[in-house]
Amino acid sequence: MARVLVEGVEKSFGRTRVLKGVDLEVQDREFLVLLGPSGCGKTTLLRIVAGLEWPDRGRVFLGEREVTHLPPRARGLAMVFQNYAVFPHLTVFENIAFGLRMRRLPERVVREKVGWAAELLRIGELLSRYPAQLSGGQRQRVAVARALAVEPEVLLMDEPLSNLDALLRLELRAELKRLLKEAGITTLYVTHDQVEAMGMADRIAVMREGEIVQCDLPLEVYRNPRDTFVGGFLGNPPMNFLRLGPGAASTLLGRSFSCEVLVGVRPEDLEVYGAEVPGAFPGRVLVVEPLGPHQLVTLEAFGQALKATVPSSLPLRPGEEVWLKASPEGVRLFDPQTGRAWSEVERAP
Ligand SMILES: Nc1ncnc2c1ncn2[C@@H]1O[C@H](COP(=O)(O)OP(=O)(O)OP(=O)(O)O)[C@@H](O)[C@H]1O
Repeated sequence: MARVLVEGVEKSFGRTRVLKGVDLEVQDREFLVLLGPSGCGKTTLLRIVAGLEWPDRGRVFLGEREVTHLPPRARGLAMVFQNYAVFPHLTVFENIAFGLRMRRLPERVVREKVGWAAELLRIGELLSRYPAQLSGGQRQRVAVARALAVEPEVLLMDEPLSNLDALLRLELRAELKRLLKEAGITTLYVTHDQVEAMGMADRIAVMREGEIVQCDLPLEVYRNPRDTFVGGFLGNPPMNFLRLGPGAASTLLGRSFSCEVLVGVRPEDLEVYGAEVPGAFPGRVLVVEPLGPHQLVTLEAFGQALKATVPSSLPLRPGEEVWLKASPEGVRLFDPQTGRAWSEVERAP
């Protein structure tokens, strides 16, 4: 069984506490994405799992085996990093064969495994080329094929698509998802790209300042963010947050409140009307950005700016008055002081 278990891992560099007690489990064959803003400690955590760095406190397990202080080679995992280091003086074949040759496998086995990995990544025709004769995306595939050829039980990937252009990222994203599932590899994948995370992950662990804030199914993290940080980090554009007094909150949510609340509503959960409808509140259009099937509209309501995605069929112009409704199942409430979500049990006062 190839699960990865991280228990109470802490790490400081000098006086900077980079990891503040991280617990994380990547289940057997799971694709877990570690998502968070730049500098939150994602790479450090990955390097600790890889054995390139040791934690100050805490333990790391691969399967049932504790590996906290084992060198990288003894861990039996493979890694793909951002700068897809392929060896320029080796052909694609030899690049993919690298790890296999290190293990002194017979030539027949090397050929077989290189063929399998190249097939999986659809680079079978490129085996005799050198990296300089490849596109960025092809080179990246070589790096992934090299990692897969050794048939690791666990694969660690650190922003492997970040050097590629948008179209290629999109294509490789789907391919990686497919082939890692096909090969049944347990994957810990680091990114700060929330679209990549949503699209690829079985589960997402959202990290902030050295801590994991929420680890859940992608849609659960999206629909039910544990706090305003997660709601504001996931989604493009992110969740709107409206700070409302008891009166406005009662109008918007249709029940009475006795104190200020922080209302989170995603742009697609705001309904925008060109004419007054019962139960809607007034707003004013500030900016309209046509995006094809829908338009992204920046509005002002309750004295605050918010964004809504509106079907292109509704003509809207800046300055226009509109009426807004928030679908009740799309509304989340947060504590205005702490930013933490109010659960259904401890309903807002
Ligand atoms: N070897 C090191 N020595 C000192 N500080 C370090 C070292 N490695 C990382 N850091 C610091 O630790 C913090 C976390 O870095 P890390 O690379 O883990 O973040 P990250 O979330 O992967 O960021 P990014 O998305 O930008 O790669 C940063 O403030 C970084 O400057």
